Amino acid sequence: MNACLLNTHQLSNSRLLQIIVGGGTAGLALATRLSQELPDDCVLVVEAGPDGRNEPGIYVPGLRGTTFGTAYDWSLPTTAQTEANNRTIVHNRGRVLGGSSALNLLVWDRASMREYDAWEELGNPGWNWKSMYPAMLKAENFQRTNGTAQYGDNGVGYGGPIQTSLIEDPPLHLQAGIPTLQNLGLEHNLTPLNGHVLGAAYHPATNYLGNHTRSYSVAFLPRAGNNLVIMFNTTVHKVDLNSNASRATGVVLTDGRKLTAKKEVILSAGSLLSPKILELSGIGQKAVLANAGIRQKLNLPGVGENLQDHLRIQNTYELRPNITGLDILKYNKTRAALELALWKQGEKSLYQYAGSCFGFLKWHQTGPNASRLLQLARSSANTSNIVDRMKLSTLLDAASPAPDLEVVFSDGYLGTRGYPAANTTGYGKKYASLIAGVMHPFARGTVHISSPDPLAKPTINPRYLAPAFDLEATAHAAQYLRTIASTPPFRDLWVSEFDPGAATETHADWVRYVRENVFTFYHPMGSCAMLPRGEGGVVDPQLRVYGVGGLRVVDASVIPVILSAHVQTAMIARRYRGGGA
Ligand SMILES: Cc1cc2nc3c(=O)[nH]c(=O)nc-3n(C[C@H](O)[C@H](O)[C@H](O)COP(=O)(O)OP(=O)(O)OC[C@H]3O[C@@H](n4cnc5c(N)ncnc54)[C@H](O)[C@@H]3O)c2cc1C
Repeated sequence: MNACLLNTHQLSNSRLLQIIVGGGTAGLALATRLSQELPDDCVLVVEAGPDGRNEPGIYVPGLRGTTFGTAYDWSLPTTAQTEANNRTIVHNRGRVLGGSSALNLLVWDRASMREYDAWEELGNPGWNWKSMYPAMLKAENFQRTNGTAQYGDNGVGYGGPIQTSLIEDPPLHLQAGIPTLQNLGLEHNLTPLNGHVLGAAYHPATNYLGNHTRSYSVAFLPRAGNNLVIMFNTTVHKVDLNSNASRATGVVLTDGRKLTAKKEVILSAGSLLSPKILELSGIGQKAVLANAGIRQKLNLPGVGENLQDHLRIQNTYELRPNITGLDILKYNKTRAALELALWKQGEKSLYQYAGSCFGFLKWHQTGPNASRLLQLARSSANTSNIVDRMKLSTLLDAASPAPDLEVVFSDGYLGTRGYPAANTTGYGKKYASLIAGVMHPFARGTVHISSPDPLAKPTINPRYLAPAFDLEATAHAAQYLRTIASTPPFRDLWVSEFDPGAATETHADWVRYVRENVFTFYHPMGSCAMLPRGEGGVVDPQLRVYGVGGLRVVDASVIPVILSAHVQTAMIARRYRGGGA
């Protein structure tokens, strides 16, 4: 990577024009683009975490998840979630170059075209499928293979920095996904990334096939000019504002140093941390700031509101003993060492990424009981809110291509209890997990500061399961997972249901199971929404913070209404739209 070799003193006094706060998924894509388009500007990325490019837990796809709870992870807990048995749910978030794209589970997909068009309908001219689709295609390089999993003719891009591929040798329990869903009436969709998501399909993973390594947003950096500088292990405390708070002039670091940006400060600290920086800077709701001991400089009530996330629930199935599954790496150390050695030699190995098989469907495809969910949606939506109205109209439109439910066929035990401990009955066995994601829950939560301390974690309340629809939809989804599991050919591959287990039968049982096991899908978004200011917006359609010059937000927090997709594709793509910063 080229980079201008200025020290901090020189930076603050010379050509430093743009400061990007957070070298994560969106941050690195944008920094690279700015450095290319503005060769005379110096672009500085300030990243709280380390470089991390030599960390096997990041670059070996089969070691994904091993970085959770380590120094590479912000590990941000929610408040006790009342409707989820007062459980606290920890949000893993990348604290390393590449941000959450360095920690995530490598899924590369898109939502339906309808959902990007909704951004424009919500008051953001130019933000629609027509502009987003080519932008997303440009970010990727699809590596076509002739494996069992196949992809059709359109919906994927070539020549971009992010390397994507389908799983090369799906295990039997993933191969069973498509015919099982077909037996339940879904179509096999060979081009699920072209805006028509519904159906059963393999989706690509961000996996470079040359050496089977994770491809993530650091892949942009070799394309950057030598005017891009990255400061690692450096945390931004707040945005420095001029005397009447009408313009951002730079940033203040947690060690007290100040960096001046001659053009702009751009926040890309992620949905759970960008609101914190705004609030520490005095931008936000009066009561929130007062409670935290911060003097309000700009009243912007939308900061930290409108937080949305997918609801995740999973059932797990003990596989027949003859089936190869990833769990063997957890209990058989010899086999794990052997497989890692094979990976290092570039040979076929379980540490290559084992991607997943997906189903995206409408509620009415999950059986007659689903109609009651639509009734509940009507009563759960707050129709005075623009985002809820958009969700409700999408949900009630049976002809809309926007999916309501995602189903993932995954290899390995992925339940909330964690892989069974040694000396328990479940230990030494292999599992398949069926994961369901409720795509458009009505919960809109909050993420705010509670303290002036820049090192304190924000207070996160996603309000999981609070709206009646969200609870019923998740319980319905878990029950539908059992229907899927009981359908051949998947049914022929397992010996028993481990979670929740056969004792879970009645509606009340399923609700209990959901309260105890609902989890984040790791997709928080919307907390600095791109919406009209009067509707709770924080940024305008150019991603400029309302009321302050020279300050933008560009991460997942600006997405106004939750997409039915894993988020990284949209984060990276936006940076390619015309008329950027
Ligand atoms: C465990 C997990 C699994 C996921 N799986 C998938 C998946 O398979 N597919 C998918 O599409 N999406 C997935 N996601 C979601 C997706 O990865 C994220 O939504 C996306 O990467 C968010 O990008 P971002 O730019 O908004 O934030 P991030 O990528 O999180 O970047 C924020 C950056 O800002 C830095 N930062 C924060 N505060 C400061 C500060 N004060 N000073 C300096 N730097 C700061 C952070 O360290 C970080 O590098 C997953 C996420 C997680 C956590």
